[in-house]
Amino acid sequence: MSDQMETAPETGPEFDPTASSLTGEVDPAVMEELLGIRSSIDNFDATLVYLLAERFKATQRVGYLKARHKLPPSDPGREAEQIQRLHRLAREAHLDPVFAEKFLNFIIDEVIRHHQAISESHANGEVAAPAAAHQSRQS
Ligand SMILES: C=C(O[C@@H]1C=C(C(=O)O)C=C[C@H]1O)C(=O)O
Repeated sequence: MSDQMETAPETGPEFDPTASSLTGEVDPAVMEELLGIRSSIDNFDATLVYLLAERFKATQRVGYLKARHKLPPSDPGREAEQIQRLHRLAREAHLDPVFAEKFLNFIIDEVIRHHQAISESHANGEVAAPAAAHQSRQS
């Protein structure tokens, strides 16, 4: 993932929100109720994708900043604090804190991989840090 590349949205087969292996197997009224709930799930999934994309844009900027200043890709002290906060938030939201921790760690591991790659490319003189968003808009 790179915030240097602005790619056009993928054009693929149209999403069919009614696709199901249950079609024809279930009472039509039950199917209708199921599809109604699934339409909310589809909205949540779309939101998650956009949220994750924005989070990765921010972490990529951190990666370039760290590479420029020769800082390590990971920051265990920060992560410990994030996990502790996430546990509290998850409990408040009635979300399983163990799941919340696994999910955050999964994302952070990917971020750290990106930071390592940015750091290596930077050390080899391969990449210039992208300009900050407000700078690139002015050019
Ligand atoms: C984004 C950073 O780099 C790493 C990734 C983190 C994250 O995805 O939240 C947190 C700490 C670091 O291990 C950071 O240092 O802020």
